[in-house]
Amino acid sequence: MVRPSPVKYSEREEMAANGNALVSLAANCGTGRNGLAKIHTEKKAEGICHDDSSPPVKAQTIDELHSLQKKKSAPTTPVNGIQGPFTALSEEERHKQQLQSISATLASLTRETGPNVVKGDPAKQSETPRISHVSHHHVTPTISVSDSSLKFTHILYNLSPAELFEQAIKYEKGSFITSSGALATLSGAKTGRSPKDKRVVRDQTTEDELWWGNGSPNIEMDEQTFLVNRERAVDYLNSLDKVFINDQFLNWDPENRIKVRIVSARAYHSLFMHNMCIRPTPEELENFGTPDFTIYNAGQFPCNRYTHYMTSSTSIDLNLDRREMVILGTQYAGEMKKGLFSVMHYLMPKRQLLSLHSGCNMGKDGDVALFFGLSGTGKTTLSTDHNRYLIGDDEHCWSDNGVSNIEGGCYAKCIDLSREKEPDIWNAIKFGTVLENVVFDEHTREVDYTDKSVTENTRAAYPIEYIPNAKIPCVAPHPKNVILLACDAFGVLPPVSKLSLPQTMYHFISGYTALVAGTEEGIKEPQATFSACFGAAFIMLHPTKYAAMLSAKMQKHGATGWLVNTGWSGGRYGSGSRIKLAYTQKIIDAIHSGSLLKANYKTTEVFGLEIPTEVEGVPSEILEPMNTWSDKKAFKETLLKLAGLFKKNFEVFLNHKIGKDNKLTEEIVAAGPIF
Ligand SMILES: Nc1ncnc2c1ncn2[C@@H]1O[C@H](COP(=O)(O)OP(=O)(O)O)[C@@H](O)[C@H]1O
Ligand SMILES: C=C(OP(=O)(O)O)C(=O)O
Ligand SMILES: [Ca+2]
Ligand SMILES: [Mn+2]
Repeated sequence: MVRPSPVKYSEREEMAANGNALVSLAANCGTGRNGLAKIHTEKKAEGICHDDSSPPVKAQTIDELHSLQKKKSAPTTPVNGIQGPFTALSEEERHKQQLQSISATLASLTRETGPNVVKGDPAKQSETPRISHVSHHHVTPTISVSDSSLKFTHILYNLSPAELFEQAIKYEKGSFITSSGALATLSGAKTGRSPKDKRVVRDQTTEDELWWGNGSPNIEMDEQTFLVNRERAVDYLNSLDKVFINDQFLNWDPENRIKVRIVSARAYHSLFMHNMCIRPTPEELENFGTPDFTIYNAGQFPCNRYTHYMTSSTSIDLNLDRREMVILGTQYAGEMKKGLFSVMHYLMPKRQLLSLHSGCNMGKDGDVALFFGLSGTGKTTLSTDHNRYLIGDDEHCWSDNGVSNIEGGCYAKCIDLSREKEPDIWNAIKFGTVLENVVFDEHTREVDYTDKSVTENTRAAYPIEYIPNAKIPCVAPHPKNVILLACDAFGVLPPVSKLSLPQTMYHFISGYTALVAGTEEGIKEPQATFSACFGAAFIMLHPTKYAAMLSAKMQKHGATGWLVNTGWSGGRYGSGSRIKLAYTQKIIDAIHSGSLLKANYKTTEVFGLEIPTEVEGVPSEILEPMNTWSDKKAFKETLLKLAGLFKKNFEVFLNHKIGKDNKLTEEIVAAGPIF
């Protein structure tokens, strides 16, 4: 009698798992007592039964099978063997150092210890070594004095977009995949920045260096209060099951690159910053070391209103000396992006680099344009131009070597977005992109971009390479054109004017626009705003410092200034309408090509702006706003009203010198409206 060879327990399991283990009738193998042929499994040469319809699964258990689904990713390029401070270390040692650095980042300042940190998702078994809390001093505390030091904090370190998508969908209410594959999310009660809750530590250094007082965005706080809020944020973050850590870069100029670490509680925030900052290669991440700046985003948790200086439950706190930022009481992700921009507005001018709230693109022949403007005036829309290379949509530096983007992504407004008018932005809204506060069909998950139910300030954050003609690395030569965008709700500024250098400086310092609803809390309809350097909310030094640098650079590199009104035409907000995007794009095309420089010009009354009589593709009658107003008297009154607002706004700058040149200062003051 031929017996089936003994099958080991695990092999039986494997066969059961396969569900189709082959059994054969052994016709010639003797019979059982009832005469039926005995069933036995086929014999393999090695004596192991097998299923020859498919090779066996290389797992011993179901858990093991599932573990096979995922493999460890290998570095894309070999880690260099000789150079670098970390190369002598084993992988394990490097891991330990990384965890120590993160533990130090999350250290409580009062208990003087960092938390016990462990890498990986708490929902899974921890894959990597744990590290006990790191003491700030070189003595390790002998007894744990608080419950927090008994607990491990799980660190989700530089997760990929796919992992962050899963984290968001699994654990964050209000996260969904849209029909185009983007992650739709809600930013909570705040759907715009909170400039009144942004504070900067005033200490001996910043006292002298920063711009304080009337008009300044830097609302002061003291070091002690900062530490109270920092402790609150750190304690909150450490109390969670897991926190996200992003280690990334700012600035594509390699000589002036800044290392940033973002600690956050939401996958949404981690993915947003993954998209917006420059993404390190695996090797750059290996050698990341100590960050230059750290954000503690505890946005779900409020600040304590009994804390000195606090006027609401939201607080965004910047400490330049500690190189740290704390966010409490707002989940609007733009606070992180623009908070870091403020830091760059401090660090870069210290190195003689001009930081700019501008978009930037470059033509096929290397002609570079900057687009300055406040929120919603068209930086992102107009710099994303299918016929030109995109350098960046919002934040740049201008150094002696040219222009570099600070960021690694774009943050586009989505309200009324259409595939026809803005195809590149439309197509960028796909897997990997974060879509904030949009409304979609509950079944099809098609986004309705016209829906303002959550907010008017709906946004998409995507990596810059999602725009097909982005130039990587995001650096460009010196600009040829400096375009100042103003969305004029009064409808009296011309669609385009050519500016002299003093006029460029006058309008740059004034920073006029009609703030479009939504980006700042509480703004429900457009209203006239003056924001120095087209970004007063983010500048740290006095506006004249940036203006002097811009004027010197424009002069040195022969750049031409332009004022483009992307706002109202044919009447003010309410009676006229916003100038067609297609017309603005034709105007911008004519600036880039150089044809507008050669046009015929006439000078307007009051503002003394040089306006072209013709622009290809644009109806000539709209080039002079008065033509488009049926009520000429109302036009004149509105023009004078706006001129008065400009004049009043500029008064605070009259006693300030711009650069070392007295003559320039006088010329700039004289370049404003005359009436
Ligand atoms: N003539 C125009 N020029 C520029 N943008 C326009 C125009 N008309 C409408 N828009 C819309 O205005 C918004 C400009 O926003 P965006 O480019 O994101 O501004 P910024 O980047 O300066 O904050 C977009 O939603 C765009 O579609
Ligand atoms: C995100 C912002 O920038 P912008 O509207 O200029 O793109 C903002 O101002 O909050
Ligand atoms: Ca902006
Ligand atoms: Mn923008």
